[in-house]
Amino acid sequence: MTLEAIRYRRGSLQILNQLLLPHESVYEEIRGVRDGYEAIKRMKVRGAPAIAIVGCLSLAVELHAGGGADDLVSFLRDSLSHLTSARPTAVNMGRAARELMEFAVNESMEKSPEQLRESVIGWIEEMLERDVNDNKKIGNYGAQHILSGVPSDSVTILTHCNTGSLATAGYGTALGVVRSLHALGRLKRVYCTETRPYNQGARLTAYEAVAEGFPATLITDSMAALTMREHSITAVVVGADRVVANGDTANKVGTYQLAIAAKYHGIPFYVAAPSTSCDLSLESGRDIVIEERPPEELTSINGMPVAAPGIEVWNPAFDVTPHQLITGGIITELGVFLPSELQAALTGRLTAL
Ligand SMILES: CSC[C@@H](O)[C@@H](O)C(=O)COP(=O)(O)O
Repeated sequence: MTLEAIRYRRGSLQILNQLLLPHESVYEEIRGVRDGYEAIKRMKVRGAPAIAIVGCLSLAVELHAGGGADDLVSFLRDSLSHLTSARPTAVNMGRAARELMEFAVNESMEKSPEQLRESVIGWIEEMLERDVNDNKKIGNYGAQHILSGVPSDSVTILTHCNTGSLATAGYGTALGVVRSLHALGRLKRVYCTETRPYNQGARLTAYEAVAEGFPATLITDSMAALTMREHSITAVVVGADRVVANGDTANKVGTYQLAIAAKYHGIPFYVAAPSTSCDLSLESGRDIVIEERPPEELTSINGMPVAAPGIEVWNPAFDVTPHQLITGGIITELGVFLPSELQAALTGRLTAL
């Protein structure tokens, strides 16, 4: 069984409000681009692939209801640019927007507005299926790669943030690798960090792990180095919001320190991400825009104040792990690559951003 974060049928989109998890499972109706933007901005839905999928599906729903009747192409352009602005670090929404616009502009040359509307909706609907298939390939490649490097029957993984069914159309990326290892009967245990300040690990990964029956242990972020020393971690596997040409990777804040600790302990560090999370237009991680989020995410938990009133706060949502620390490889639906191999492996397969 996998959790269903996105429920879609033509004309109707519901998302599981992840702000309420793990205590309440409430599906909310997304009626169009405005709702889609709000859900992404407020992190009711989050995770790089899910952001793009829900953003585009919110557009599909509005198109189905007749949106953009005056000028469909302008409506698409404005809607996609609005959706892309909701969260800047993950590249997936921006990439989907660009590819969809290219498709729409080409189609508009030969098709009537009604035919164009249908084909754009169809293009968006394919994203759902593609994402699940790509994640299964990532899971499989990642599991095989990790297992090939060890003599033992079963492996222990440490992961960060939430990269599972809730962060994608289904299956997951880094947690998809864990899922594949579990399916093979080769997962001894997965350690998941709580992932302050937003607690995606404690709220979401732990929830998925319990629901799926993975042998799993929750730790605080500050226990990661100790866990590596004490619990024979085979590999660290994390997701990505943007992997650039040299392999530098933006992911949930805290990833960088995990990579440093993994290097110190001689533990392979993997990034698992679909090629749609790669951005070859940027040469190094220094060029990635890092989203900063409201101070309240640090000073309170679920609305409950936990910090001294008046303290100043810095709350970057992501950090960049330098490619030198990604020692295991970058696991994509096309295979596992060292950071130095990524650009050549993806050139010609990705549309330019
Ligand atoms: C498959 S999800 C990959 C990344 O998006 C994930 O690791 C992450 O950083 C999510 O951050 P979030 O702020 O919860 O959207």
